[in-house]
Amino acid sequence: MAQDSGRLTQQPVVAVRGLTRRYGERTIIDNVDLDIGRGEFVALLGRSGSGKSTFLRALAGLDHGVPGSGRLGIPDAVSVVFQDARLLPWKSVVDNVSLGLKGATPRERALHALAEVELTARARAWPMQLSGGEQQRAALARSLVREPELLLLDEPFGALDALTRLRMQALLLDLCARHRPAVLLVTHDVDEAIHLAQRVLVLDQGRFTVDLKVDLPSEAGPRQRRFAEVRSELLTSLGVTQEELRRVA
Ligand SMILES: Nc1ncnc2c1ncn2[C@@H]1O[C@H](COP(=O)(O)OP(=O)(O)OP(=O)(O)O)[C@@H](O)[C@H]1O
Repeated sequence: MAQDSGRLTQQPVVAVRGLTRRYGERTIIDNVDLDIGRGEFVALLGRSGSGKSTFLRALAGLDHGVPGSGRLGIPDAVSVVFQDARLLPWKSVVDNVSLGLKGATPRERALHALAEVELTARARAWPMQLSGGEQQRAALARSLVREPELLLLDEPFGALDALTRLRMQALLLDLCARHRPAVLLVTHDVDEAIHLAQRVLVLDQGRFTVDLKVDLPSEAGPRQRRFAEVRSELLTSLGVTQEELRRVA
């Protein structure tokens, strides 16, 4: 496994040690370690059923009753965004975002977060009046207004059309540059992982079989070459054959 030992110079935000999770006889997550630093954006790839969501749910503390062991060093402020926005249909968008907020001026803070995701005009609408992309913007606003130290994203753009997905990816990068949470993004999309993350993990048979620093150069030519190199390495590690790669890549 490729490791970058100099990556973390300060206390990591996430420090997972020996994490194991089982469903019945099957070990889905098998004695896994993971550190994520402040402001670090990590993508998690893996074949369907490899256990990506199981791992994310363990980090989110949403897997009560699932047998397992290990130590989870996780900050108090964690937000999760899923593929579906999970807004409460009987509350307006702004009320969804401000729901449960502690401290002063929750409504103002919710409106500010909605402005950050360019949804000010829809603040008083009902969730069912929003498009899929707008609902995911509201879900992002709801998580960011809590100022999470760790942002967990489980296929957040999986249900969106290609153009909306692209715009949401750009928005997410802007928001992360501004707020600098540690991010773990679960995705099926290799290109999305490379575009968004500084580091990409591949989960296979309960272990991280790849831990790759993306490091895209800014200059166009070298950037394209590095992108193709990383893409090919990741696709190969996900079981795509050289022949398949030649035909579609
Ligand atoms: N509550 C559960 N009880 C029993 N088995 C489960 C449960 N949840 C998930 N599994 C099984 O555990 C394995 C890992 O599931 P998980 O949803 O974590 O995979 P994934 O990598 O996120 O998959 P996908 O990419 O298809 O969403 C799968 O084989 C799944 O069927």
